[in-house]
Amino acid sequence: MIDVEELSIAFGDVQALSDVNLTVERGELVGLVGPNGAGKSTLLGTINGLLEPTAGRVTVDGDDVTELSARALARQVATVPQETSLSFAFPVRDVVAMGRTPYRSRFERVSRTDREHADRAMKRTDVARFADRSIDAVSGGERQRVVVARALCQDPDALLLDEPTASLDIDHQVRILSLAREFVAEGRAALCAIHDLSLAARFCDRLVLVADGQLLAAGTPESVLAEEHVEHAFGTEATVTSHPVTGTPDVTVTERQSDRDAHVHVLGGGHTAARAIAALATAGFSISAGVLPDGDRALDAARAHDIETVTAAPFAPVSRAARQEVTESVRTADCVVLAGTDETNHALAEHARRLVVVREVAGEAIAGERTTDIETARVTDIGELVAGVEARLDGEPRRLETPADD
Ligand SMILES: Nc1ncnc2c1ncn2[C@@H]1O[C@H](COP(=O)(O)OP(=O)(O)OP(=O)(O)O)[C@@H](O)[C@H]1O
Repeated sequence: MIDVEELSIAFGDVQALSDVNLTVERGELVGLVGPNGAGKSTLLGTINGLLEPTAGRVTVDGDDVTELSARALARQVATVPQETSLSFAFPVRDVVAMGRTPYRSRFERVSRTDREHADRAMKRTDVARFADRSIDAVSGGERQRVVVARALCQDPDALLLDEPTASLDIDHQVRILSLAREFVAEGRAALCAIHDLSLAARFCDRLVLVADGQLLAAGTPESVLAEEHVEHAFGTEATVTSHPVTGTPDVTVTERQSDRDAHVHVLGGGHTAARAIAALATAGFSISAGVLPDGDRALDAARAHDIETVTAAPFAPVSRAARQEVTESVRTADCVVLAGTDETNHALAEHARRLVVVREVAGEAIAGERTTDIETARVTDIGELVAGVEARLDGEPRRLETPADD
C-alpha cells in the first residue's frame, strides 16, 4: 500500500531523513516512534506529497506521490497533522465536511452524501455534540478530534496521523487509536506518529523506530521496544515490562544515573592520592579510599572531605580484615583510581571493574608502566582526572567471574 524506498530529505544543512525504507500494508496500523526531531513529521509530510524527497521515492498503491494530482492523492491519503490550528471560524460540521473536497468539483455544493459522511465521522469521533459550534469555540483536544473526523470523512485508503493523541484525555486517546484500528480492519492502512511508546505497543501491529533521521528498528512492538533500542534512540535508561492488563510492552523511562552518583575507590597514598581524593570529592563522586596509614596526606584529605577510609597503623603490616574490606570496596566500586606505585595497590587494582591510573603528575612517575588486563584510562594530570573517570564510567564495566579469595 504505502512504499517508502531509500528516502532521503534535507532542509539546507539539516539531513532530516537518510535512506529510509518502510512499507505499510493494507490491514496494518504501523506506529512511528522516536525522539523529538527524529524525522517522523518529515516522513509523513513526504508520504502525503507536501515535501519533496531529495532522494528515493514514495508510492501509494504503486503510484509515485509526486506524480499524482493533489486531488487524486487526497482521495488516497488523508492526514491528521500535529498542528491543528485552523484559520477560519467555520462551524465544526463544515470543517468535517471539508474532507469531501477531493470528491467535489470546485463549484459543487455539499451533497447529501457528503453530509452523511460528515455525520458518520463526527459520531465516530464523538464531536457531533458540538457540530454547530465554531471551531474557535472548542477545546484543543476537541479540535484534534474534529480534524480526525475530517480525515475520516475524506474516506481515504491510507491515514497518516501525526501525534493524534497528544492533547487528548486518556479516554479519547484510546478511542482515537481504536478508531484507527477499525479503519485498518476495513482493509485500509494507517501510519501513526506517536510519542507514548506503551500506547503505540498496545494499538499498533508493527512499530518503526527512527532517530536522527535514520530507521533504527522495525518490526513487532516487542522487538522494536527492546530496552537497548529505546535507550539508544532516546539517550535514556528504560525498563520494558509486560503491561499487567494488556500484556503488551510497557515502557518506563528512568533518568540516566548521574555519573556523580557513582562510587569511586581511590587506591594509593601520598600527595597524588590526596589531590585525587580532593578533586573527585569536589566533583561530587561518592568516594572510598585506603588502605591508608595514619599520618598519610591522603588520609588527611579523606577526613577533610568526610570520606569512608580503610586505615592501618603506620609501619605495621595491613591486617587481614583491612585487606578484605578494601578488596570488597575495590570490587564493588563503579570505578577505581590507582594513584600510587605501591605493589599491594597494583594487585588490588586487578579486582577493579573499571580502572583509571594516574600515571604521572608533573613528570613524576606515579603508578609506573605496569600492564594490566583491565581496560584502563590513564591520566597524567589531576586536572584531567574527573573527565577521565567520567569517560571510563561511560564504558561497560568488566565482569568479575570469581569472588576475591583473600
Ligand atoms: N522546514 C524545515 N526547515 C529546516 N529544518 C527542518 C524543517 N522541518 C523540520 N526540520 C528539521 O528536521 C528534523 C526532523 O524534524 P521532524 O519535524 O520531522 O521531527 P519529528 O520526529 O516529527 O519531531 P517531533 O517528535 O518533535 O514532532 C529536525 O531536526 C527539524 O529541526
